[in-house]
Amino acid sequence: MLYHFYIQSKKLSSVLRSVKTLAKPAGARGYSSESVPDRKVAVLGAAGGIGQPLALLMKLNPLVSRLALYDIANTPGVAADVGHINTRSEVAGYMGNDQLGQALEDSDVVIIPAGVPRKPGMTRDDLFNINAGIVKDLCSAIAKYCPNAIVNMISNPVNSTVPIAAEVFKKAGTYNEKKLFGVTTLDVVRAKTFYAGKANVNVPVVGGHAGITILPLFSQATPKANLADEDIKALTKRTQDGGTEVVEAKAGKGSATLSMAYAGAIFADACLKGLNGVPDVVECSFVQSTVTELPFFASKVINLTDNVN
Ligand SMILES: NC(=O)c1ccc[n+]([C@@H]2O[C@H](COP(=O)([O-])OP(=O)(O)OC[C@H]3O[C@@H](n4cnc5c(N)ncnc54)[C@H](O)[C@@H]3O)[C@@H](O)[C@H]2O)c1
Ligand SMILES: O=C(O)C[C@H](O)C(=O)O
Repeated sequence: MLYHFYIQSKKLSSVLRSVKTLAKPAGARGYSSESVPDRKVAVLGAAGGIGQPLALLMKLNPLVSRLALYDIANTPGVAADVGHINTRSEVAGYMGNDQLGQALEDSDVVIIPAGVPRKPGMTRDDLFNINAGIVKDLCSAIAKYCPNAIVNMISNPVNSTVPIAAEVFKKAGTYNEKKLFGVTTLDVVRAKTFYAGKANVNVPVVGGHAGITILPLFSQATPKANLADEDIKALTKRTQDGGTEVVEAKAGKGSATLSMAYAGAIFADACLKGLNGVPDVVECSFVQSTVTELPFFASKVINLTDNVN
């Protein structure tokens, strides 16, 4: 019996040895490490409601080679958990201000879902006082430790946190308007869902990320559906109120986290593709803009550099 077990474990260890030899060092399934450049992604606020599922989704992304998970608390557990998933990236958790620099160093993309979410009865602007300070501090650290990184701002109110980030970067002398993005992808995801409920549709959403500033362009949706004016009005209102719909349904337990993580992962993936030189990557985002008289405006962005609208 013991001998049988010994033989079995011998067989197992030789199988494991050959699997190890066959595996490419940093390769992910379907990708060879030679064809995919190394990219470090940092998530700031990684232990939160958005941060955790976003960390999971970024761990599944084969374009990521290093994943840094930063929060003021609880990141060791999240990093240990996500780190056991056998995909390409190496995961490291960082906790507290002392480790922020290490988390950010060499990052190509920094995603920021750090900050407080809404409760029923609040507007996104009610989050300004707390989240403005958090975003300011995190962006000062980005300017210091990874000034060339692409920044994906999720923290609300996005209409204000993006201009705040721009001012911090300007002050530090590191501002590049082509690398600062307010993540409005959830508005697009909602508009698509409410328009058709299926994956294969496109609905641009322009403007901003709060109430009536969210402007889904159902007239430009594809495939085209000749909607009546009342239908367009109803779809527009549902998209504009999408965040509030979730806040109310969660009844005091926060705002959209899972759909936001999905949207954040789509947007970060587009940024990584843009960095890797994939052509014609188009997403809507809240960016510095000359499309209107407003200094920042969400519109279609191509290859995350040039406005196409
Ligand atoms: N852009 C969008 O479409 C969109 C969608 C949903 C939520 N949001 C916003 O995202 C933010 C986060 O939402 P959530 O549900 O994940 O909240 P949450 O409270 O569940 O998580 C926030 C996390 O941020 C962390 N944090 C706080 N201060 C920090 C700091 N200085 N550095 C690093 N981490 C810090 C907290 O410890 C917490 O883990 C909110 O402001 C919310 O309004 C934006
Ligand atoms: O509505 C919120 O407060 C969160 C987010 O901006 C959303 O649109 O879901």
